[in-house]
Amino acid sequence: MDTTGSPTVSVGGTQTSPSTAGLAVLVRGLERSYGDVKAVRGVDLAVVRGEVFAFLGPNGAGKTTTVEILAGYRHRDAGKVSVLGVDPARADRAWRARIGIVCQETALDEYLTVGETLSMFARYYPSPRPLGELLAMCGLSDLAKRRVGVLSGGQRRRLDVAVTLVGRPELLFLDEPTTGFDVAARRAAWDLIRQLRDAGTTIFLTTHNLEEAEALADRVAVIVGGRIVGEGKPSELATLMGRYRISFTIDRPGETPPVGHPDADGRWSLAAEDPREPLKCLVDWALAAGVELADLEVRRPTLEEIYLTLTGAATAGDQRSPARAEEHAS
Ligand SMILES: Nc1ncnc2c1ncn2[C@@H]1O[C@H](COP(=O)(O)OP(=O)(O)OP(=O)(O)O)[C@@H](O)[C@H]1O
Repeated sequence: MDTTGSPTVSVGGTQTSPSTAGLAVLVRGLERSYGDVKAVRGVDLAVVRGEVFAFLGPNGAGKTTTVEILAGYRHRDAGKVSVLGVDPARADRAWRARIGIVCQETALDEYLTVGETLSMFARYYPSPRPLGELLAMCGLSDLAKRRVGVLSGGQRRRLDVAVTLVGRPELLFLDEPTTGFDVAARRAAWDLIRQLRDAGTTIFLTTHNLEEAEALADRVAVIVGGRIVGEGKPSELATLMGRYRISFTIDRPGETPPVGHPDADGRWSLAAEDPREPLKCLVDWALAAGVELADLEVRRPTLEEIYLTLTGAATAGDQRSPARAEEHAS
């Protein structure tokens, strides 16, 4: 844990100055305000080419603002940004063709069919993916002749992803890609994301679904109130909370075990770098006192527990400012 007073915890080594070679995204000291609202306050990020990078944070934390700056849709107030070696503020059409972005809402012509929509987008790119391949990748083969306006929410989302993949992007920004998906569609989307990653696509994934981040991400960064509060591999982030969680119940409520803290349900728990010493202490005590340790569990913290620790009270409230003026840089 960082003891210097800075809230940022880096276990992935990207807080030092990495060379830009091999990086799809490098951000240093990024800032952006909307009037009095400081949405992004000195964000540093590095995304390695070919990885799935998950960007996590509560509502209003600054995720969309950051992604829109990286994708060249919003200007910044301060900081350095390099995306595929180019400053998005000075990006041209050739650079845009190398980037894909799937937002929470996309505007498509409701009267076109799925196939017509994808064929239309294909005309914008020098080397588009063949229609059949694209439909199969996104689970849309049976829906090619269906009109966009009658697609279900999950089907529409798959079409949004397909539209972004037409141009074979090197870097794909996915904002909440599986919102509204049923379990089967979510698994298929995860397979697609892994397939794209295996083919060399860098994926910048914004999600509230921690199971999704845990299943897919090579590294995660957690943003709260416009600042990065933790980043690293999901397994490395576990060190923030002690590498292991030990929890148990005791059959005699009046007794106090030598280690752990009780929670509201009467379950005792503690975090430990090395569980052997506290376990020995606990078992010795239980044997001497004749207390039974029920449900004794030793495990690594889940990403959800790490996330809740990092975001703290911020997860309890939506920090979104009430007046959200429509503002786009380009
Ligand atoms: N166009 C805007 N005008 C004014 N304030 C804005 C604007 N866009 C964002 N904000 C504010 O900036 C802060 C960060 O918003 P942002 O949309 O980047 O967060 P987020 O992490 O993507 O949130 P969510 O998970 O809810 O989508 C919030 O307080 C939000 O209200």
